[in-house]
Amino acid sequence: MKQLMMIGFGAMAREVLALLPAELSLKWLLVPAARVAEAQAELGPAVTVLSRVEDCAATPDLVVECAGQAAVREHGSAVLARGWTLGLISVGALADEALARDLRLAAGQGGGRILALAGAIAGIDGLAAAREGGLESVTYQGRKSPQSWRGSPAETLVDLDGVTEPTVFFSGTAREAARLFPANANVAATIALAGLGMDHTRVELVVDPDSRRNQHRIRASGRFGELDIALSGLPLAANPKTSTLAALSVVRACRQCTDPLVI
Ligand SMILES: NC(=O)C1=CN([C@@H]2O[C@H](COP(=O)(O)OP(=O)(O)OC[C@H]3O[C@@H](n4cnc5c(N)ncnc54)[C@H](OP(=O)(O)O)[C@@H]3O)[C@@H](O)[C@H]2O)C=CC1
Ligand SMILES: O=C([O-])CC(=O)C(=O)O
Repeated sequence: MKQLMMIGFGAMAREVLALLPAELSLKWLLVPAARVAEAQAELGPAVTVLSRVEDCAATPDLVVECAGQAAVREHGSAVLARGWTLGLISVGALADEALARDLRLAAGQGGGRILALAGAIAGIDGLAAAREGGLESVTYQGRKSPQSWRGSPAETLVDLDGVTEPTVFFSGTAREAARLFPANANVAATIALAGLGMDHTRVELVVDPDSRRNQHRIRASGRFGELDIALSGLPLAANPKTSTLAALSVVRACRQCTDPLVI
């Protein structure tokens, strides 16, 4: 039986835990110090709940982060420096150049690897392959309901309560989007990493009062031809900012860790 360490115990982590492949068991959970006791009481003795990577003496087969960009900043280097594999869902953390450099350095020195998970979108495989032949342009549009944008800077850019039609409230680079909207635009950074980079990937963010879906559209062109991918995702009931598919992409990484056929 392989052993998993999970960082975070919010909406996504709980969905992942419910769908974990039988060959992988959750052995360690990393949460903020103030949450250790309640998470330990909920999960029982089979899982060791910690607040610091340093307190884990064994070696997980896989670490998955489902906790947010701040958690990547807090724990990422320690995981990678130990030579462990880190599946990242808060990929927008890599829009911070200094952090991205530190994580690469820790991985290089310790032998760890960073898996940037596809998250809420589809098409990362095709985009990353297309890049090898040369890309001309990559654009991403993220469209969500007013409810999904609450608690983000969208509140100051558009009237979320009064909007009556789909409205673009942000237009900029993937780097700006991922940093300004850390709970909503990680996919912009993922698309950038697979394609033209953080500063050459154009991003539009839209509030759509008539939709309850999290909609994602990638358009790209290059020597391979053209790609146009639209995804209409159902949000998790426990967090309307987060698409169900993002949690499922973490489950996929867990499956890839245990199955000899990797797809
Ligand atoms: N790539 C993608 O497609 C997507 C990526 N995401 C990323 O996934 C993250 C998690 O999403 P979701 O579960 O819905 O969010 P939630 O807010 O429901 O859960 C986040 C959890 O992480 C915990 N946490 C925060 N900081 C730390 C830390 N330093 N160490 C350990 N745990 C920590 C929080 O604890 P507490 O409540 O105590 O603060 C909370 O329980 C998002 O913040 C976003 O960055 C989300 C959607 C899509
Ligand atoms: O779940 C989604 O739809 C996308 C998301 O929040 C993110 O990229 O951070």
